[in-house]
Amino acid sequence: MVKLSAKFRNLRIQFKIKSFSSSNRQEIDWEEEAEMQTSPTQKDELLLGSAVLGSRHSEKRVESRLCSEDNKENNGSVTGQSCKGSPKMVSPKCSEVLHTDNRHKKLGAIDNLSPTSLSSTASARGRKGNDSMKYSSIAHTTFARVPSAKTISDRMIFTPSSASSSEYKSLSPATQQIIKEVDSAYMSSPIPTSYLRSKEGKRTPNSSKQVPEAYAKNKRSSTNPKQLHEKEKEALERKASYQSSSDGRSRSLVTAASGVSALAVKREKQQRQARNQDVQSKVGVNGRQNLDKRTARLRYGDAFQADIAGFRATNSHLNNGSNHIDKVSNEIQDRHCNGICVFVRKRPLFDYEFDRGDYDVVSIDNTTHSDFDECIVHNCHMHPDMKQMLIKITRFPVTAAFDERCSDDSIYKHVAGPLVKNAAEGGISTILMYGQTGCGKSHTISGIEERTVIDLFQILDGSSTVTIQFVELCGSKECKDLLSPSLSAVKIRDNVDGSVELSNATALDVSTPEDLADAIRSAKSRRATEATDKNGVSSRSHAVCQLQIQFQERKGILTLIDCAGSERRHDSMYHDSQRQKESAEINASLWAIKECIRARASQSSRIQYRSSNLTRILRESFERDDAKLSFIGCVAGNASDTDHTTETLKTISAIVGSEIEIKDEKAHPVVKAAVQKKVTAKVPKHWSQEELKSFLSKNNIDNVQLASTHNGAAVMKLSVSQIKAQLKADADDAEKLFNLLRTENDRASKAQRQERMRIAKERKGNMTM
Ligand SMILES: Nc1ncnc2c1ncn2[C@@H]1O[C@H](COP(=O)(O)OP(=O)(O)OP(=O)(O)O)[C@@H](O)[C@H]1O
Repeated sequence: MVKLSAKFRNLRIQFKIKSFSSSNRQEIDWEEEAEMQTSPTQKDELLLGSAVLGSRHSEKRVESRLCSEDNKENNGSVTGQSCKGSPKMVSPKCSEVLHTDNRHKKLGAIDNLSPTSLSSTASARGRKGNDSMKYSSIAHTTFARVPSAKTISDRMIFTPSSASSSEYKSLSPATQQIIKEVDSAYMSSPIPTSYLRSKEGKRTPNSSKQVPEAYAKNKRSSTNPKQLHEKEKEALERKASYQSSSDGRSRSLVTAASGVSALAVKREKQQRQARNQDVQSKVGVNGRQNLDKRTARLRYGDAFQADIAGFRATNSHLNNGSNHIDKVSNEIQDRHCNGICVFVRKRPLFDYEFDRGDYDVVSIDNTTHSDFDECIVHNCHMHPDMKQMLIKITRFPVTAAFDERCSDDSIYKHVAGPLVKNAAEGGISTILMYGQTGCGKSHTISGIEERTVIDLFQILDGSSTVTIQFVELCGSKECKDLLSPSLSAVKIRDNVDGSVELSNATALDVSTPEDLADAIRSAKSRRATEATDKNGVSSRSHAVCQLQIQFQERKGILTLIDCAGSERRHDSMYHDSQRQKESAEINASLWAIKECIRARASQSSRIQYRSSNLTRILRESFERDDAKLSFIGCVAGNASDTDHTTETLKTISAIVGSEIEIKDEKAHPVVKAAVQKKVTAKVPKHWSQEELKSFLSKNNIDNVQLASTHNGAAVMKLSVSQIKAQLKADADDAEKLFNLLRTENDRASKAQRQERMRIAKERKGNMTM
């Protein structure tokens, strides 16, 4: 939906854009609004449009200005300017309303996009030609230009303002020309005139009081239903002819005319939306606003955090850092279920996560139950009415859970140590890391490897031989030898005795911890990684490190597997098609493991090992009675990753799920936090006129004249010469003021960042209390 209203004298353009998901074309809960207004003192320069719609990550601001003849530089052109600065020419003709988001074009929200405008707006957006944008980080950019009759969209609501005719006459000829164009566009628009808006933004149907004479006249004539019907027909004809000329497709006018009733339905919908909009604007900050899940979690973070902190305060054993310090090495492993243990390790939140307002929603309970631990997820979400905040608590039972204060030593002691010992004694041990990208899988497995290298040689006596093979599984078919510099292909063979062989893979005999550590290091350096949104060096393959320990007739095997991130399709929208394919294959092999474990637990005679390379390598771990298999599910406790965390925990607790059940509690309402900490530093663009005046006097800039509209935002937009002209400042003062404002802006932005970090850290302190 695009809503546009304009005031003449102070030309104001307003947009409201609702987003659509590009994947399934569903409307998504995301809405933003932008508004621009010219200053009355800037009669010669009309701000014609702007729109900017931010996102979870970034916000872009693009402004369109139409300058009068007085401004020789931009005479008669529309200039787009990105927030980073450099002005951009959009197109020389002022005849369209453009929308940059291709998906809107697909959806038909704005039909008349010209290729020039698309490319120029796309480049303003900095993502030229990339239509596979993720909806959470789209910066919508809409250029409004004086719309002409042929392009004004039937989905657009355009309304002239309440300028009086005397004011109209006092405007410069260039401005009047623009207004005329806008007026004609308005009159030829199929949009009913009842969408006129008063100065206060209220709809004033059939009211001529607040509009110029010309508009009132036109409005009266257009409210005649017959004429309106004719106008609608004309508009459709124009639209059809424009489209056929612009995209080469011929479109029949008859078809267009037959769409009149459809147009009436659309208009009806627009009216309803406008009414809803009015209601929503009255509802205010406490009212309904459609937000996607992650944005809502961050937006209402204070209230959610207060509730979680309250829960933790009454359950002081949560996240208490005890992490089974008091237990002996094998005690945790004795909790196994059919030789399988599932563990959870929660990583600490990073500063950058606190900085963006994220908070901890995962609580670890590793003290209250004697034979299992609980990982508690506080799922913060909004009621569908988007007013009520809710938290749903889900308890995931696992063999043992370790909170963010857990050390690598502790993980080794309770998780890996007993398995290394089992392998050294001739058993089959497997440790598999599972979890979303950036949750700490590689971090945890590295800690385990470091300690294994030392521990293994301490357990073994000199007569044992240790052989290492290190392969990487890419996709469903490929298996590469990481110990060979050429990454040669490896074949996985199933032997008749049930064992699995990595044929062609380099098998390196190592006799010292140093040799083993070197082999692991060089293999890991060859592993495929890539920078993702979440992790600068994200692993894009499963890394399988296999140690074979031969002691006389016995052969123990220790397999350490670092799986690639279990990304969901949603996140795969951030990647190209190759990465999406990879993600699908990664998820398929993890699904295959799950199936094998399920089949094993139900003692099925047919376990589908062959469905993936990973399950083929793990075959012995599933079949042999002396096999020990441990899964470590890594989770990041931050609120924005709640859904990933839930998925990871569901997957791993389902592995032993038949024994202990996941407990879902009923969602409870959240009471808004009484005190919300806010950032106090203010950047100049947010200053009121009073604040601006006090800044001027503090800096001894006394000889400037501020008009009533000159607040921080207005003055920040002025160049040195504009300050000179509009504020009647001398050259030195103008330059001084210009520079001081920018310095102050940098200082305040930095202070804001620091304050945000401090508040986030304080929250972190409260949360872990
Ligand atoms: N428990 C932890 N304590 C401190 N830092 C951690 C912890 N877990 C992870 N990290 C840090 O988080 C970042 C991402 O971790 P890591 O690379 O292990 O993620 P990953 O799950 O292996 O990601 P991917 O699947 O993309 O490879 C690293 O910088 C790592 O040092």
